[in-house]
Amino acid sequence: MTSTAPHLIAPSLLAADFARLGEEVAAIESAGADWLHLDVMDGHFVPNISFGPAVVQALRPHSRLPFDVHLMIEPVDPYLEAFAKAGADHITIHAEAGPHLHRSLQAIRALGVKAGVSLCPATPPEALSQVLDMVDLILVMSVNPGFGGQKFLHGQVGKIRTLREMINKTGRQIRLAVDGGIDTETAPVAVAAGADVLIAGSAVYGRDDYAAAIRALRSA
Ligand SMILES: O=C(CO)[C@H](O)[C@H](O)COP(=O)(O)O
Ligand SMILES: [Fe+2]
Repeated sequence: MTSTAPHLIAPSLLAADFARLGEEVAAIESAGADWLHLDVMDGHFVPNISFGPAVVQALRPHSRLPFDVHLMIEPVDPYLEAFAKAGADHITIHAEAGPHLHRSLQAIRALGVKAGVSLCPATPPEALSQVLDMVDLILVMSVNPGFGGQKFLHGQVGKIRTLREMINKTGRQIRLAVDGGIDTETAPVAVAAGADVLIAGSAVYGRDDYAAAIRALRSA
């Protein structure tokens, strides 16, 4: 079962040149990206540290693209307002990042931004069965979160398929994103399983020609 929505390409800033972030954000919009994916890592929920709301806020004037903020942090609740105020359009939190997923999703919606939830590779799709009415976006991690440039875990494809079926049963417009190891070989696998947002760091920002890299992913 595939999605009827057009597929979106969301380059991940994690693979950009951190010394030139403003230019990198503007360049990806000109290159035809649909969303900008921003990976926030805390050195606690994941074994890496990236950037926080001040960087998101500083980048906001450089692009009109929707800012898709992927929070790999624990706890999340104390920081939701800061990311919303910084200019996040979507805030995605991890189902594994605390016992009160429902409350955190309520808090994101109350801030007026789209609510996303992400699953690490070891978490089953059923973890979301009680919150499907509260989410605008589901993000399947096809690598263990924390680093760019890892290999796509093919064992996650069945989960993408199951989540597509769960989403279609709701009749709601919920985007299904796949994040980690997406390139021209794995993008068609993810889309065939039902994904409609492809998040890619190395396969876009790691290339010299961003527009060509985005086109290649779209047509793959
Ligand atoms: O959330 C992430 C890692 O935790 C990144 O979005 C993801 O890894 C993108 O990088 P790449 O396309 O190079 O795998
Ligand atoms: Fe991400």
